[in-house]
Amino acid sequence: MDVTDVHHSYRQHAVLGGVDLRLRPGTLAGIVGENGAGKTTLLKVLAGELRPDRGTVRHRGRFGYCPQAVVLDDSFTVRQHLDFFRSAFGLPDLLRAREVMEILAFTEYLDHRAGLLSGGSRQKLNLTLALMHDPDVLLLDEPYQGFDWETYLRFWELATSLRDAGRSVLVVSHLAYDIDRLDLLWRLEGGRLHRQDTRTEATA
Ligand SMILES: Nc1ncnc2c1ncn2[C@@H]1O[C@H](COP(=O)(O)OP(=O)(O)OP(=O)(O)O)[C@@H](O)[C@H]1O
Repeated sequence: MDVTDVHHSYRQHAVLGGVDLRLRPGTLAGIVGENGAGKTTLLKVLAGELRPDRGTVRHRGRFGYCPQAVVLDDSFTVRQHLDFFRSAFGLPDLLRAREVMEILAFTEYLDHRAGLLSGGSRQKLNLTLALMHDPDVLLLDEPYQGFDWETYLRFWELATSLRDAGRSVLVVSHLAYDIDRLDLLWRLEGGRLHRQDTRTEATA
């Protein structure tokens, strides 16, 4: 993924003021920043949900996006969500979805309605839907919100295995504890990305 000189404002409010970013295959990267720094705005631009005022975003291969606001229908079960997305992605089966659900310890919820899931379980479904087509470039907005410690660790194992399989993974969060797991880390501040050392503690 190549991002060059991206700008975005909401009317007079400038949020992104020249973001440059390059994600190579086989990279696990993070972006941290304070509340309101513009992280979600940046991901929406990268995902094509928002058009930048200026600049370009290019990527190759399959694309996955796990937004911060969960896009689920409360009246559908987990299984119905999987079937719906399988059809939308044109997948022959749910093999990868099942693998991700196993890793996240979520398989027992297949016949539960989304509206009755806990916050953490909704996030597991959200993540499964973003991963089930095995994307080459994966953007994750606050992916571990609501996860218990065990699931949080499993999430990092999953992210690391995707990186090792040659995928590009970008994790965006206002908190970054395990930054030594990342190959690259930026802080979004003043509308721009600033490279950070991944060997020191960096919390936003
Ligand atoms: N649709 C919108 N219209 C106007 N202003 C917006 C809109 N969305 C976000 N903003 C503003 O843009 C700024 C950046 O918001 P954004 O949600 O991108 O930040 P963030 O870094 O993701 O924050 P958080 O960590 O709280 O999720 C904030 O000042 C916010 O109020």
